[in-house]
Amino acid sequence: MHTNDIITPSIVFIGGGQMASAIIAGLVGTSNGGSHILVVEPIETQRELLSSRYGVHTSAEANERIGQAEIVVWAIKPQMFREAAAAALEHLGSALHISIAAGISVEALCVLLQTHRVVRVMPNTSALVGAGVSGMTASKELSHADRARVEALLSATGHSFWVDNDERLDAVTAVSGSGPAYVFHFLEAFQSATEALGFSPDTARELVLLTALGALEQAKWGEAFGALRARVTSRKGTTEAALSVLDARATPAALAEAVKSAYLRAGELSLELSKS
Ligand SMILES: NC(=O)C1=CN([C@@H]2O[C@H](COP(=O)(O)OP(=O)(O)OC[C@H]3O[C@@H](n4cnc5c(N)ncnc54)[C@H](OP(=O)(O)O)[C@@H]3O)[C@@H](O)[C@H]2O)C=CC1
Ligand SMILES: O=C(O)[C@@H]1CCC=N1
Repeated sequence: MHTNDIITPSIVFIGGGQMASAIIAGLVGTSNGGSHILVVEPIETQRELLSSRYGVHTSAEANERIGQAEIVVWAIKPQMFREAAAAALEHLGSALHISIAAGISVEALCVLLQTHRVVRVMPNTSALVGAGVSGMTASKELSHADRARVEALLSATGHSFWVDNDERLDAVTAVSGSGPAYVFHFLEAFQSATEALGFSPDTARELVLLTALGALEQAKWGEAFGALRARVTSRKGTTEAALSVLDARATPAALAEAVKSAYLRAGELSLELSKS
């Protein structure tokens, strides 16, 4: 298939990086059936990867081909948003806009995109495997039909839920938006610690992964995390020895500070945009 002969894609992505790729994977799956999607992405290798993997159409820049889109997904860095919106605006019709950019408020989006048909979404990269979680917020003016359209789109990427305002979406950003990285950070450190006990990297990875998957499977049954932890922790046993080190190093406090720091950064991004 030629990827550059499309005129009327129904979904346009502005930005085809990490998060756009994950959402497209959720939408298209492994079917290579993304011919209803056009991705505007300046990096050639990324365009080639997306078109070969998912069958999407691509363009190096916004042009008249985006004009008939029903949905535009803004998947660029917050710092690039103003410039990208200005470049795309002259070509855009009356699309429904979904922004996944961290920290840019619904009000700012309405001004930048000159419409109230705007939804701010905070997804996460687990959309790649259909196991994502997305928070959503929108202006009061958004119709029920548009809300339902966004829900339907995101349902292919995992769970989604509405929050009341931008401040709550900044909080979602700090938890589930950035959250996969916290989990991978822990897994990385756990694998290193396992290798330090003499296991090969492959075995260490497998052991850590199976342990994590087993624990998460157990956690899914609904018992409080603390109760599950307590059931592993025999008095004066090995787990107690390990957890006392984590507590002495203030690991829970460090995590609380880390999540708060992500939340505050989301607010800062918004201020940076308003000053630029
Ligand atoms: N990664 C994640 O886990 C999550 C990210 N987000 C949000 O998603 C957005 C994108 O993040 P992410 O995918 O990680 O970033 P990436 O840098 O991976 O992707 C952004 C892509 O957009 C390209 N780009 C830059 N300017 C334009 C333009 N004017 N038109 C079209 N494309 C452009 C960039 O090219 P170049 O590199 O050349 O600038 C880059 O390839 C951010 O706003 C982020 O806050 C939200 C939730 C989770
Ligand atoms: O790090 C970031 O700013 C983006 C938003 C949430 C995850 N990645």
